[in-house]
Amino acid sequence: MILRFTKMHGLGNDFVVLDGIRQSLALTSAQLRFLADRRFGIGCDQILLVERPTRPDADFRYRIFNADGGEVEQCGNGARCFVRFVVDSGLCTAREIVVETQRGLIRPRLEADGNVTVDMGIPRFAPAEIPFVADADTVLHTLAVGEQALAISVVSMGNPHAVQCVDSVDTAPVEVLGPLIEAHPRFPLRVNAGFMQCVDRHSIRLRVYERGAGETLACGTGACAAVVAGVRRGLLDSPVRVTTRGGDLRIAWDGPGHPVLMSGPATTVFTGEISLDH
Ligand SMILES: N[C@H](CCC[C@H](N)C(=O)O)C(=O)O
Repeated sequence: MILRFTKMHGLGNDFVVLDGIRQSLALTSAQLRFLADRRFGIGCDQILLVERPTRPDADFRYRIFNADGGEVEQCGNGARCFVRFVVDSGLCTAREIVVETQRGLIRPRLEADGNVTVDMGIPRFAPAEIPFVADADTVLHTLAVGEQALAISVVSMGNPHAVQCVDSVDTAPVEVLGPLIEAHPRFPLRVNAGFMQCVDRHSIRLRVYERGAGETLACGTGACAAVVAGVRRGLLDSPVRVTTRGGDLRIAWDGPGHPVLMSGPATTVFTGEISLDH
C-alpha cells in the first residue's frame, strides 16, 4: 500500500498528516510507530488523521496518534496544522472550521497573516476529568516522585497535563522527572509533564515532556495548561506569551468556564509517499 502524507510542524512539534478522506486508511499501531520512527520511517512526534465528521455540527474529525502508536484526545500544535492542511489541500474553502476531537469540538481559524488561532475549549480540573487520583480539585497537589514531593497543578485540555513551576527551564531536570511523572501511578492514562518558568505576569518559558512522545520542541495543549495553571495560582494574567524551545505561542484565558484561545504558526515542510508493504 502506498500512503500519501504531508510533513508539518507547529514550532518544531512535528507531524505526519494523513488525508483519511481521499484515501481510506486503517493503520495498525505498528504501522503508526513505523511512520513516526525517525530512522526507519518518516519521523514525527504525532500522526494527525483527517477524517469526515461523525456528528452534524462538525466539518471534520481530527484523530491524533502519539509516536508510540497510542491514540490521544487532543493536540494543540496539530490543530493549527490541521486547518492549514485542509485549506491548502482544497478539502475546504472556509478559513474557520469546527473540528471534532475525542473530547469535544475545537475551532481553528486561519488568520490573514498566516498564523492560526484555535478555541481549544474549556479546561477541566476535577480529578476524574484529568484523570488523576486525588480526593478533590485543588490548585496544587503534592506528587511523590522518588524522594521528592513535587507541587503540581493538573489540567485537562482534553488531554491530561501535570504542570510545575521551576526556577529555570534551562536547568530543570526534564529528562529525569519527565518520564517519572508521565508514568506516575496516580495518572491512570499517563500524563504530559510541563515545566514552567514564570518570567513576568504576562510571559513564561515552558518545556514539556509529552506523554507517548518524550520532550518536544513545543506543546500547544501544554502551553494552554501551563497558562491556566499559572492564572489559577495567581502567578499570571491573560494573555500570556509562552516561549518554548521551538518559538512563541500566545495564550488567552478569561477564567473558569471560558475557553482557552491559542495563537501561533503552522508550517508545511514537504509532501511525500511511503510504502507500508514491509
Ligand atoms: N502527547 C500529547 C498529545 C500531543 C500534544 C501536543 N503535541 C500539543 O501540541 O498539544 C498527549 O499524549 O496528550
